Amino acid sequence: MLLAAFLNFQDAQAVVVGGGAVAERRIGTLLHAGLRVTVIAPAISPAVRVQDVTVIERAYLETDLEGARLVLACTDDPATNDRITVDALNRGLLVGHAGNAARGNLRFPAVIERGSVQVAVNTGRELPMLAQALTERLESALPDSLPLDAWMDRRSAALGLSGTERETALNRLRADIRHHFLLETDVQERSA
Ligand SMILES: C[C@@]1(CC(=O)O)c2cc3[nH]c(cc4nc(cc5[nH]c(cc(n2)[C@H]1CCC(=O)O)[C@@](C)(CC(=O)O)[C@@H]5CCC(=O)O)C(CC(=O)O)=C4CCC(=O)O)c(CCC(=O)O)c3CC(=O)O
Ligand SMILES: NC(=O)C1=CN([C@@H]2O[C@H](COP(=O)(O)OP(=O)(O)OC[C@H]3O[C@@H](n4cnc5c(N)ncnc54)[C@H](O)[C@@H]3O)[C@@H](O)[C@H]2O)C=CC1
Repeated sequence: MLLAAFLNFQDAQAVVVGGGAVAERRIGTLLHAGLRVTVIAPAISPAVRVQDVTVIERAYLETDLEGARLVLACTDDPATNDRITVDALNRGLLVGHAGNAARGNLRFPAVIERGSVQVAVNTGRELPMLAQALTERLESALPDSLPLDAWMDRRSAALGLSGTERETALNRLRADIRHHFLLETDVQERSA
């Protein structure tokens, strides 16, 4: 099993090697998470160029990894992707290999978002259509709005209490959230 975790990589430096269709999709994901992205490839597509990235138009060199915290090997040459991946692993970096994810230490899930909530699916292998289908199913089960701020306020207030009052308030909140998703709960716990 892989470690399921969400990484705070705001302002971290990413190096994407390859400037084609796969790089384009991954760059969108990286920028959305606040990373700074440098793209290195001899041929960089217009769709990559228009994104907020630094572009270096030439083939990959190992020194390109200096300063990077995350690396994506997205070229169409498997041997180059292998080399980038080994170089990055040797430097202790996070690296994704576009053609053979098992060689790297980073996999990309299918993701749905509602406000600050993210639901990610990884199949543990190369089955992106399954990951997409599962997230679509989850999306249709998510209510349009999640009263996150109200729930946060109630949780903060509950954490400010002590003893049984705190426990009761947390149990009520838990029950109300479960009710929002039509999940079974002890009815007595719910708010009036
Ligand atoms: C291992 C992994 C990569 C990793 O984890 O680093 C991987 C690998 C490969 N994908 C391939 C193909 C495609 N992938 C997509 C799309 C997505 N692929 C994603 C994830 C992953 N893809 C990871 C496994 C996830 C899991 O299973 O849990 C999604 C979910 C997330 C994302 O990319 O950000 C994203 C949905 C985006 C969305 O939701 O919009 C499409 C387009 C489409 O479907 O429309 C195609 C073309 C159609 C097809 O071929 O299926 C190929 C074939 C290469 C070849 O042709 O040789 C390989 C390599 C191989 O299979 O070895
Ligand atoms: N993980 C995924 O979701 C998917 C992965 N793939 C894999 O990703 C690979 C790339 O796919 P595409 O983006 O569609 O290819 P593409 O042909 O659109 O782009 C390839 C890019 O690699 C660059 N490149 C080639 N040699 C290089 C080098 N030595 N140094 C730097 N850049 C170099 C090219 O200049 C070009 O920008 C495929 O070969 C396949 O193995 C393909 C589809 C989906």
